[in-house]
Amino acid sequence: MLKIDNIKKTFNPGTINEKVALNGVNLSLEEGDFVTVIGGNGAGKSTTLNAIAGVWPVDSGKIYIGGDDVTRLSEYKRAKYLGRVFQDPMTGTATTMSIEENMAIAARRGQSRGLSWGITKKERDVYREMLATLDLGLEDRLSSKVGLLSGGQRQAITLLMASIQKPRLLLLDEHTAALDPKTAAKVLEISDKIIADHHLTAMMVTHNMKDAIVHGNRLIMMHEGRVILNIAGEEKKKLTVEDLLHQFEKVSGEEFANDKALLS
Ligand SMILES: Nc1ncnc2c1ncn2[C@@H]1O[C@H](COP(=O)(O)OP(=O)(O)OP(=O)(O)O)[C@@H](O)[C@H]1O
Repeated sequence: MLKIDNIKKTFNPGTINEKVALNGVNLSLEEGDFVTVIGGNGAGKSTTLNAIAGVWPVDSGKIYIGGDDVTRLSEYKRAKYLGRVFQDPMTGTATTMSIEENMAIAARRGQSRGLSWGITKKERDVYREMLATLDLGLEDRLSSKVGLLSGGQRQAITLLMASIQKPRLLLLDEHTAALDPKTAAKVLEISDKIIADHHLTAMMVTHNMKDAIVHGNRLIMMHEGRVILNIAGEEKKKLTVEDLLHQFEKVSGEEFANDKALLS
């Protein structure tokens, strides 16, 4: 479903701020894989997701989604393959619009039928049913403005919107990091459910090692722009945080450092 072949990216080349962010990243995901991505500060986790989404072109290497070579496609053209959810709950939704308008925009993405057509009863019923699966009581608030909702409620709606068109790949970049622990756990539970219900292939960056172990069927660890650990199946199920720290130190020769991880 996803194949990343030796991608490299250097920011600000030839300047005093030159930074090799991706130094030969390789990764293959099968359809239905849910991989969690961990690593220290500046390891290249977000940069990898941005490379897949085509935020800027990579310097070398290839990216395939569902067998299509998307390496040279613009961010706009790649959007049809992808669902994305970011850390900031403010980014995924239109604050001044209602819940149902936000969902209609997501559902009609790529179609000529804009919002001016209004939302039909049939569509409203579908949105209500989808919202009910979140178990947050939002199915009774279809006409509420999204700006009035809590961060967790907004992230849950953003997840629904990101998956409504069944993307080939769902990219979650620390999407629970700005939430309190209880809400973060609820949004992670919803993420698991949406990924399972829609049979999505997903990548989730997290600074929380426990979450990285508990969620998904695969785990990768990045360091200095490379994938240094790639763990799947039974081996992943048996992992502990201590194992991960130990493995990190063994492969990198350094102590694991992620400011956010230390705080969680
Ligand atoms: N647009 C950019 N311009 C310049 N440098 C960048 C840019 N994006 C990322 N970098 C640099 O590339 C490196 C990798 O950044 P990235 O955001 O991928 O790290 P990360 O693994 O997500 O780390 P963290 O856990 O600290 O968020 C860092 O040194 C970062 O400063």
